[in-house]
Amino acid sequence: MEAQDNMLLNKRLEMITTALPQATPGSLATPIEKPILKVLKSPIPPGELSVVERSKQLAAWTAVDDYVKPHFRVIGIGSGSTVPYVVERIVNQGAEANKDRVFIPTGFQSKELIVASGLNLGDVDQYPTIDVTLDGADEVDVQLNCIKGGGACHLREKVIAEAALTFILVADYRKNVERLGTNFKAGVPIEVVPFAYAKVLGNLHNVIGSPKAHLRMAVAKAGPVVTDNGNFVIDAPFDEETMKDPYTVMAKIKMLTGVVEVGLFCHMAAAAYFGNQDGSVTVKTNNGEVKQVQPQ
Ligand SMILES: O=C[C@H](O)[C@H](O)[C@H](O)COP(=O)(O)O
Repeated sequence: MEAQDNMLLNKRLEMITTALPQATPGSLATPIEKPILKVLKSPIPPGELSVVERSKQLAAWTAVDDYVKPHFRVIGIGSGSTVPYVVERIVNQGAEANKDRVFIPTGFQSKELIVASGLNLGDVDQYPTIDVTLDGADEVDVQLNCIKGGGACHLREKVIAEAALTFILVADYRKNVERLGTNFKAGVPIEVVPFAYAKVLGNLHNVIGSPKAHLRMAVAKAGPVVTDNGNFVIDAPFDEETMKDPYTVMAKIKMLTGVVEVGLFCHMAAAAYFGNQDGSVTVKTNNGEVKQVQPQ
């Protein structure tokens, strides 16, 4: 996620949470209606959103309209700056539609978002089968393989994606690429157990072919980023040729002892929604179909 995305996201969360009555554990099962709906309906008027933010919103809203069916009861909510628009649209389906649903988060951020939105919170150990999971991506290729983990959430994200009967990606136009690594240059995010990070870094440099792999450092904290699971993250850039086959890259890295999860999601998504600058949405499905839709 970019710094600007983070700021917007925090602003949106702040707006949502300040409008909420204090939630008590018992009250979470009861959808809190009016204040949240009002705030979420138009936290920032669409006309005031930047082009990128509006694109994220368009992608998220269209994907929710297509894939969050009225009868779905267990819904996975991903992480990042696009996902709040997913939640926004789900909340707008109304309290009646949401009262018997349970939402499964992919980390601290999405858990806060679910709670702040007055939706019912669950976990994947209670609900190992999820109807649909919607999540953002750092980049998506033509086969719907993607890089995830720009926000260090990819371990839980992959579990929640795998637990879902249908996994859907939502992103803005910058993420829609032919080949992974085209715009997202930070590298493949790799979650590692802390005591093994130096060994894994060595493996990446000397064996796997990522000489610039490095430990991700925190911004407002001394030392490395620590994930929601208490682990470290390594970012490993690969050359173009290598990224032509993301599945092999993923499999090789995953075999390194000390690696917990790799931020390459291959052959997992059923569809990807990309909001475009002109207000249209590109929808790609895993059967190779690409269509352009004009949300109303
Ligand atoms: O770890 C973070 C996640 O994989 C995000 O879904 C990914 O970084 C995309 O985030 P955004 O929607 O902010 O671009």
